Amino acid sequence: MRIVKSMSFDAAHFLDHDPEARPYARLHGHSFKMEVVIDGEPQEETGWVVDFGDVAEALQDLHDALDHRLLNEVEGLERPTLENICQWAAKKLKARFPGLAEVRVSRPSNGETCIYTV
Ligand SMILES: Nc1nc2c(c(=O)[nH]1)N=C([C@H](O)[C@H](O)COP(=O)(O)OP(=O)(O)OP(=O)(O)O)CN2
Ligand SMILES: [Zn+2]
Repeated sequence: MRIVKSMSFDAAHFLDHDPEARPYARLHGHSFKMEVVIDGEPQEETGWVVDFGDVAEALQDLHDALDHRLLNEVEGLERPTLENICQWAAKKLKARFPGLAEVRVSRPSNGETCIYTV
């Protein structure tokens, strides 16, 4: 089975590897959605793969680290593309949830999503 939980955050960033070419080299912001996907068998005594309460706690930690921040200043996220945000989050979640299967980060306002299969 596969369970999914999501959270949203708002943050600023800039992507300045090619400063002349793109407006997103300048500081700007987005609303992001992060989804984590965990695979496993429901345990006999609990009936769940993983307690959604535990997933909520882990997502709250990520929310605290990302929400209303300049992502370029977050340790390990100096180049904050969707791809790197997925990998950054997966690294933090994997030890806690061995069944972690995917991290998806999207910008719903413009239909952009990255899916990282762990
Ligand atoms: N593969 C990726 N490409 C791009 C990423 C990324 O994370 N992965 N990120 C960006 C920038 O974040 C850029 O700000 C996104 O630009 P855009 O799609 O134009 O979105 P906007 O919010 O700026 O959209 P508007 O409609 O102009 O408001 C670029 N590429
Ligand atoms: Zn951007």
